[in-house]
Amino acid sequence: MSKFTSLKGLVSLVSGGASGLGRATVERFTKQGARVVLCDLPSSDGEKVAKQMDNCMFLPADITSEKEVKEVLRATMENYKCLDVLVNCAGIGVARKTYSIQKNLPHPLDEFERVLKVNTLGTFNMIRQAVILMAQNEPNEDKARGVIINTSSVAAFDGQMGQVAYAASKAAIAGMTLPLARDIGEFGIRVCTICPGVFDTPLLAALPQKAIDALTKTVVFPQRLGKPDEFAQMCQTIVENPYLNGETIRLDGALRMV
Ligand SMILES: C[C@H](O)CC(=O)SCCNC(=O)CCNC(=O)[C@H](O)C(C)(C)COP(=O)(O)OP(=O)(O)OC[C@H]1O[C@@H](n2cnc3c(N)ncnc32)[C@H](O)[C@@H]1OP(=O)(O)O
Ligand SMILES: NC(=O)c1ccc[n+]([C@@H]2O[C@H](COP(=O)([O-])OP(=O)(O)OC[C@H]3O[C@@H](n4cnc5c(N)ncnc54)[C@H](O)[C@@H]3O)[C@@H](O)[C@H]2O)c1
Repeated sequence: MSKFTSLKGLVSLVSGGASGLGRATVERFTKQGARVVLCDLPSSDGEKVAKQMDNCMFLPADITSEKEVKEVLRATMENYKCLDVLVNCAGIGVARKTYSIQKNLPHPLDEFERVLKVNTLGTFNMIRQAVILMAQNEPNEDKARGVIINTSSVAAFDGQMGQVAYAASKAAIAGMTLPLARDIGEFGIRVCTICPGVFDTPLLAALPQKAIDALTKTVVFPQRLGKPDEFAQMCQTIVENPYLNGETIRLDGALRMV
């Protein structure tokens, strides 16, 4: 069976794999026979989650750290001798308006910076180092060597009030998709980005219940929160379809946030 036509045997690195969409991706990929490196913060449940799955190892790192990501990739090579798939799920949210007149408070700059650093810079840090490993892979008959999947958000296009930092960080990830594909296509590496709508995870659960209910009501169909495995299923589809490249894919039940 040609490599990348199924997840079986593929060495996959999932950032943010200890929770939510990343965890669901680790679960689906390991069940499909992939060998998975779960990367998440040392303070996360990464160790516990990895232990619950077959062919899964936890390698702690802050994705914004060049040094820690380099160590994760070194350990991946030491344990698995290659890297085939990278799924960037790690990310944080923030709810803050540009200016709160009640508190006479402009959006704190360090908060804006932190969101961009984790979501955008962290995603790029994983990619720029993972490409070095993928480029060493033996190509399959289609000359394919690797697949990179990033996680943006519908907020990249329909950002709500209070989402200026988050939307900027996610729009940047969507904006990176095509130039990344152009840059690394010569090595046989494809790049796609998923823009999830509202999914049932701890990150979304941080919103006021009223907000979650209002958002869920605006999902056209199916009118419910997305299931994290539905995100993971999209990741599997991207890996297994060799002609999908440079694309940003909304996965949102036709939600258009107001
Ligand atoms: C996470 C994925 O990437 C997908 C998504 O992006 S899902 C969309 C997530 N949306 C957000 O995070 C919105 C962030 N913004 C906010 O939470 C608020 O605007 C803010 C906290 C920054 C400022 O809110 P503020 O102006 O102080 O008003 P606040 O008192 O919080 O809320 C006003 C009302 O709007 C509601 N509300 C807050 N956020 C809401 C939202 N996202 N959608 C709908 N209603 C919302 C509140 O429940 C409140 O209702 P109430 O007056 O009846 O109690
Ligand atoms: N849940 C949704 O509705 C939704 C919608 C659109 C986009 N997203 C995006 O999907 C991704 C996953 O979100 P989720 O809902 O599963 O959230 P989550 O909070 O359940 O999981 C995020 C994971 O990322 C990890 N993480 C955060 N900062 C990190 C860092 N610096 N280094 C390493 N790991 C780090 C966290 O420890 C956590 O395990 C995020 O990028 C989020 O922005 C989520």
